[in-house]
Amino acid sequence: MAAASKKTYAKRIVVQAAADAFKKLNPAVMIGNPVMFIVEVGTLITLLLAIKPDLFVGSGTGRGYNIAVFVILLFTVLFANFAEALAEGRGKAQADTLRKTKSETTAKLVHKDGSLKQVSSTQLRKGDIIRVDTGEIIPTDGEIVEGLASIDESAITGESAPVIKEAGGDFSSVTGGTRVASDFIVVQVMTDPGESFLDRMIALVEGAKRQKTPNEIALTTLLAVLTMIFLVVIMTLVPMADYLDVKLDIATLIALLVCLIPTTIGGLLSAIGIAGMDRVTQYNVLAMSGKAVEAAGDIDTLILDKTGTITYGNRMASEFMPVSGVSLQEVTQASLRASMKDETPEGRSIVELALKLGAMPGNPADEAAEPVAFTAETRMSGLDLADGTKIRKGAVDAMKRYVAAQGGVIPGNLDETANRIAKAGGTPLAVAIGDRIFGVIYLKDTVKPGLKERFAELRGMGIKTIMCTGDNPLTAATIALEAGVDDFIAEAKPEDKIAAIRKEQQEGKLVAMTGDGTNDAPALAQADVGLAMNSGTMAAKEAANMIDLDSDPTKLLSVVAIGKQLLITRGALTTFSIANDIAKYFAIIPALFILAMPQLQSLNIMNLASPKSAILSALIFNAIIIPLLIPVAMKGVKYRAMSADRLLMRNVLMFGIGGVIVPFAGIKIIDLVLHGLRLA
Ligand SMILES: Nc1ncnc2c1ncn2[C@@H]1O[C@H](COP(=O)(O)OP(=O)(O)OP(=O)(O)O)[C@@H](O)[C@H]1O
Ligand SMILES: [K+]
Ligand SMILES: [Mg+2]
Repeated sequence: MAAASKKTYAKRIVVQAAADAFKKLNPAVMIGNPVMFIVEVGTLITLLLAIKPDLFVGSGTGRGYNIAVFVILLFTVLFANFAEALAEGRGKAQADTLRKTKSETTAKLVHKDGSLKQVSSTQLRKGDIIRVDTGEIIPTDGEIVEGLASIDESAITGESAPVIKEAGGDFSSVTGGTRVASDFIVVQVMTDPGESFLDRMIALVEGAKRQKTPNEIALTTLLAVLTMIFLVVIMTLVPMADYLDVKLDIATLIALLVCLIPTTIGGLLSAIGIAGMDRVTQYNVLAMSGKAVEAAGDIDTLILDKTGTITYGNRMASEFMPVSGVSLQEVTQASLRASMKDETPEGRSIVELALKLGAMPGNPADEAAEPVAFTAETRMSGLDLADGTKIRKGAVDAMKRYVAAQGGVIPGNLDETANRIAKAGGTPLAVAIGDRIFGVIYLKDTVKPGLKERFAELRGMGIKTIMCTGDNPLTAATIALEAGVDDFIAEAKPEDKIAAIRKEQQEGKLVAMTGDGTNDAPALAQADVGLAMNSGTMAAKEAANMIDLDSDPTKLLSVVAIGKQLLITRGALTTFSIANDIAKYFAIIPALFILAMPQLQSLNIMNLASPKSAILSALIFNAIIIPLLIPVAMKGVKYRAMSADRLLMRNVLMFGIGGVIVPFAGIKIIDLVLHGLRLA
């Protein structure tokens, strides 16, 4: 964005937030924030007193003073509302942009007989089959059932490089609002109108369904209890003051109450949460709940799947290796037959390579055979021929068990051949016809760059990384070393991934999981933080509570930092707010009672001009500290990787002691100004 347009964009958000601050005065909205609700009630009472100073018995002070208290209180509430509206602003603006993407499009519905019919995108339902050609916008979310195309996803990810999507495997889901950049695809619709990814994304960035996190609710309750306690404290002041012959009018009592209740954190609490969620969005991660972001701040263990998460996931056949007694030609032919009807990208890459190397397609018995699809459970795929012959390929351990169960012999150099591939970080697939193993297929994949450094950073934060893969132990070990994870689990089936997560959780740890496959979905749901790759399957994205639009597994690092920052910011501003309130108590009380009780002189270190000036100065300070702290609430307290204890010490010192000193200085300055201007 150009600097000028960025400026007008920021200005628009500020203007909108200012207007929203007034809209939020609605008591039905304010009640959700008990501290500020009490301030609003006080504002209304002082408004009545400003109009009719003798409304209540004992409200004898002048109208000018009542008006002053009313105006300051009104600004206190408005400042708090403004903070929240400002935090919501960027998300609202982003939602508007996304809505433009969502404009109605036409879709080509494919009938059973193969004919096409033009319909509106709003008429599409789950299960419909549609065709999308080059240059067309994909009308809704779905799974590619036929074809391969490059897709421009920039409308959603902001990333302009097109991505390849294809039927079968972990890269088959497409998102409504993205565009087919080349070729064509046939897509099965996966969502009904109003439930699409884009719909959910708009609702998310807009904060339409924002729910308070359990932590936030607990803190809100604590602040409400503190408010009640101070209400009682103030009420008990009245008979004491009476006894000392000090006149405390209603406006002063309200002002005193507002000074003492935790308005600073009460006014900024929701802005802190919203801004945290917004910061996650700035990193191109969609968080489904604030709870997930907070949990990310406390993560102990990160579990990642290998293919598509740590590696790029475009596993391609690169070589066929026969075992002893078999020719290269024979293993190539067997591999082709085993993959003829395998619709996964791996399967198709095997067919392609085998044909290139001269294998012969078109065996009629194979054409008529039953396909046996790959599953993460069996870790095999192949064909069942009409004459009873079974052709299979799959993970070497699974294939060895399969062949042994039929009484077949395991070739002497099978392990050696497979291990050579595994040591290079590749995935070996053994191929068998009946009970005879012909050789091994070498599937190559590449580790994404820069992972080692990022995982080291995670280690620095005390987070353990575990790679969990369906692949064999040797391949897993090689990739684990190359990527720099702390530990790995190999030959893992989907239930093993869940078991790994449960085991960590039972030790009291908070677990994050990143994955992309349908087989990762249950684990993503089980984890405290489930981060799905946007490149992955619909099932994974639905099970997860966060989606990384850039499909970068190390993005979790940024989310962890934001989560920690969110927790620290909330803690720091709570400390600051309560320290402030205590300081204000010692600033105001001596000033109020000094005439009646000269013994208080030793406490009257502030030496404020008058009781009225003390009250007004404290109240003004109380109001303006809210907007002054908006930048801290929005940007967050800077997080540095250091031990939790040291961090806590540092923040208690900074925000606790700072929270006591700042109001003394601030109130004194305001008092001097008010006095200098002869306002009080
Ligand atoms: N099309 C296929 N046909 C036969 N076997 C396959 C096929 N694709 C993969 N396999 C084998 O099954 C194993 C598990 O596959 P999958 O990729 O689903 O595992 P995973 O649990 O998602 O692990 P990861 O994605 O971390 O590698 C692979 O390591 C491979 O040995
Ligand atoms: K206060
Ligand atoms: Mg996988």
